Amino acid sequence: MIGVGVLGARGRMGATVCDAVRAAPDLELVAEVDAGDDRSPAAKADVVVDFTHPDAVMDNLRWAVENRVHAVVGTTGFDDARLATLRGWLAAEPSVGVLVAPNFGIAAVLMMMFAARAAPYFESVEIVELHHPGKADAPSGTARRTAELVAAARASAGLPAAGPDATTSALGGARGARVSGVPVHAVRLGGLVAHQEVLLGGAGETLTIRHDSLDRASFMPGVLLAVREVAARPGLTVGLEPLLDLG
Ligand SMILES: NC(=O)C1=CN([C@@H]2O[C@H](COP(=O)(O)OP(=O)(O)OC[C@H]3O[C@@H](n4cnc5c(N)ncnc54)[C@H](O)[C@@H]3O)[C@@H](O)[C@H]2O)C=CC1
Ligand SMILES: O=C(O)C1=N[C@H](C(=O)O)C[C@H](O)C1
Repeated sequence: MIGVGVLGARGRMGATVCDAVRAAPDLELVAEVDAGDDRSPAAKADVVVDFTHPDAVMDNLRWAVENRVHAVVGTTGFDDARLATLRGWLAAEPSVGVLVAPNFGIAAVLMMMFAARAAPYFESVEIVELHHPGKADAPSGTARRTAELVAAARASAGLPAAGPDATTSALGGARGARVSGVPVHAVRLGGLVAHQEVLLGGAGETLTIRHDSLDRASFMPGVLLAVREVAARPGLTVGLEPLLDLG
């Protein structure tokens, strides 16, 4: 049995993870921690799962590494500086594994992969992410990661990150934000869960790659896979891709 502690246990994702862990025959839910709770019961877990808030996650991870508890992290807000900090903590505790993934949905991982694959074949590319209005951050972690992958694929092909754009914006934000040079637009709308379109365009044709998470159940197979695998991967793993056989 793998003992699992959930940080952010009363949140939208944390509560769903608690249910998924309870339903898994090889996992035992040993701690449910939310804001203001004593975190120490999670020290007896083999793996903690963090779905909290970008402002809380680094403190939780420092605590997990210091207590030699492996961690699976879905919370967003990771940039190169945060990942470097995390690598530093892990260097002091080399047996500990931490996996950080901006999106645990298998179809979302495929969407990012397909977008990067397609990106060098088009003049223009823009990303639109659409989420529920309770989301803490913008743009989404998934959109940031997609933009980075798209920009890297285009750079390898000798292309600029963004396509041509003659527009002069009278209002700031009208053309979205640039992530690694790629325009990214964020929509917050009641009724939505988590969605993204990667729009690609060239001479006389466009390609739209769209992913929809219609229910938070979509993230659970990826989260549980990471929980089962993280102990075998000491150090930092970024993204679910290394755990999947994507050819
Ligand atoms: N990687 C992925 O596949 C996914 C990532 N997310 C990300 O997960 C995070 C959480 O999303 P939601 O569950 O929708 O948010 P939420 O707001 O519903 O839940 C967050 C929970 O964390 C708790 N919390 C805050 N600080 C805490 C702390 N220091 N210790 C313990 N608990 C704490 C809050 O009280 C709340 O209950 C966000 O960053 C979101 O973008 C969300 C869905 C999928
Ligand atoms: O906050 C959410 O809901 C989600 N957050 C992640 C992100 O920012 O990419 C993953 C998914 O989009 C849902």
